[in-house]
Amino acid sequence: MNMLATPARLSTADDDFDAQFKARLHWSADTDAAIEQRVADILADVQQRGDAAVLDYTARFDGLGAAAMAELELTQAELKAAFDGLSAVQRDALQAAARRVRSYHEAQKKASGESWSYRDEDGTLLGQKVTPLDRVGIYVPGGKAAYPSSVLMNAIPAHVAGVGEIIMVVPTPKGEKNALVLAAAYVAGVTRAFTIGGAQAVAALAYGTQTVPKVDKITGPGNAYVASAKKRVFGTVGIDMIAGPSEILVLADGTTPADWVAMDLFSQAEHDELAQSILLCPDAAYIDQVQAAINRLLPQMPRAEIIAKSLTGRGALIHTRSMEEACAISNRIAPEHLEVSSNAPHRWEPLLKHAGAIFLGAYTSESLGDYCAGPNHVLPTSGTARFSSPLGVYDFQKRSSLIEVSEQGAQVLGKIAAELAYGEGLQAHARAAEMRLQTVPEMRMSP
Ligand SMILES: NC(=O)c1ccc[n+]([C@@H]2O[C@H](COP(=O)([O-])OP(=O)(O)OC[C@H]3O[C@@H](n4cnc5c(N)ncnc54)[C@H](O)[C@@H]3O)[C@@H](O)[C@H]2O)c1
Ligand SMILES: N[C@H](CO)Cc1c[nH]c[nH+]1
Ligand SMILES: [Zn+2]
Repeated sequence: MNMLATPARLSTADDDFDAQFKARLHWSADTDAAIEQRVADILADVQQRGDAAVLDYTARFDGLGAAAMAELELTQAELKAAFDGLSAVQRDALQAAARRVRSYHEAQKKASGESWSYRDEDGTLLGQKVTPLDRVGIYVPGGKAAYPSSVLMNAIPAHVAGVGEIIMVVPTPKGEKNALVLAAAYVAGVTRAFTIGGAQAVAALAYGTQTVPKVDKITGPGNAYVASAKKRVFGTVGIDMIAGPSEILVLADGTTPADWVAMDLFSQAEHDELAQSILLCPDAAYIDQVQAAINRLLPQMPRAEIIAKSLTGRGALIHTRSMEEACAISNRIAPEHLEVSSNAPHRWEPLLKHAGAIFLGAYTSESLGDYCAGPNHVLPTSGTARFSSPLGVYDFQKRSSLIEVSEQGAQVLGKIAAELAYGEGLQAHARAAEMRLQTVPEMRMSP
C-alpha cells in the first residue's frame, strides 16, 4: 500500500497563517460534540446501573464479554505470575525504569511534598500538613496500544506519596492481557486491578459500583473519551489534569539529522490518529529534508496507517522567520512534549514558558522520557500546559493548614479579627475572637 503522510505545510509569512494555524490546532467541533454526548450517556448509565452498565460497555467497546465484574478483576497472583513469566531482559528493563522513576519522584517529594511549620515570636504555630490520599484510581490506556510505562508513571508517584490503595483500570480489547502491563502493576504495587476502560471505567471509579470501589481521585492519560469523562466527573472526585491524545512539538534549528526528527514526529503520531506532531523551523530546506525522511521512513513503520492519519489530519511543518519566532509560537501551542532539537538548546530554553516537558538537545529523544528518563510521562495536552503540570507526587497528596494560636497571640489576632468581623456584620465571629482577650470588650452591634 502506498501510504502518504502529508502534514500541513505552513509559513508564518503567509497572510492567513493565523487562521490556518488555529484550524490545525483543534480538532473538529463535530467530533467533540459526538464524543461529549456519548460520554455523558455512559456516565449517567454507570451511575445508575453500576456493574451491569460497565459489563455492557466493556462487551460493546472492548469486545470482552463477562457475566460478572469479578471475572474482570486481575488477582495479585496473576500479576505476580506475569512478572515471573517475563524474560530476564524484559524484567531488567521494567525494574530499571521503575527505579529511575522512583528516584525522580522521591526527589520531587523531598523538594516540595513535605509538611512544614514555623512559630511566631509569641509562640503561635503556623504550618502546612501534607497527607496522602486514601484511595486513588489510575487509568492505564489500552485501546490502541498497551502501556506498562503508564502503570509505572501513575502508581510509583502514588506510592511515594503514601497513598493507601491504588485501584488500576486498563482496557484489554478482546480480553488480550498484556503481560508487561500486569507485571508493571506487580512491580509498582497496585492494590486492585480491573480490565475495564474508556468512559465506563472512569465512571466506575468516580461513582463506585457494586464491585469497583469509589476513589478520591482519578489520574492518568487516555483517549478523547477518557479525557472527556475525567473532565465531567471532576468535583465528584479529583482529577490530575486533561492528558488526552499525545502531542510533540519539535523546535529545530536544522542541526539534528532529519531522520531523527522525522522519527520523533512519528513517535507520538503512532499513538493515535488524533495525536499531534508539529515541527517549527526557520530553515525551509531542512523542512523539505524532514518531509523526505517522513516519506522514506513511513513504509517501514508497522503503525504506518495511524501515523499517516495523525500527520495528515493534525500534523504541521511550520516555517518560521527565526528561532525566536518559533519559540513564541511554541508558547502559544503549549505542547505536551517540546523537543528543542538544536546544538544550542540552552540558548532557546529561557524563551520557552509553556510545555508539559522540555527535552533539550538532539540526543534527548522524547521517547526516552516516555519510558525511563525518570520524570513523569503523564503530561497536560491540548494547550492545558499553560496552567497544568506533569503528574507528580503532589497529585497524590493534599494539604491542610495548621494553626495553633498562643494565649499571647490571641490578644493581637483577636482584636484584628473582631474589627474585621464587625465590619462584615458577623457578630459571632467577633465575639469568638473577643472572648479570648484578657479584657473582654462590650459587644458591638455594628462597625
Ligand atoms: N498524555 C499522556 O501522558 C499519554 C500517555 C499515554 C498515552 N496517551 C494517549 O492515550 C490515548 C490512549 O488511547 P487508546 O485508545 O489507545 O486507549 P484508551 O484506554 O484511552 O481508550 C480505549 C477505550 O476507549 C473507549 N472507546 C473507544 N472507542 C469508543 C467509542 N467509539 N465510543 C465509546 N468509547 C470508545 C473504549 O471504552 C476503550 O476501552 C492515546 O490518545 C495516547 O496518545 C497519553
Ligand atoms: N508519549 C506518551 C505520553 O503522551 C507516553 C508513552 C507511553 N508509551 C509510549 N509513550
Ligand atoms: Zn509516547
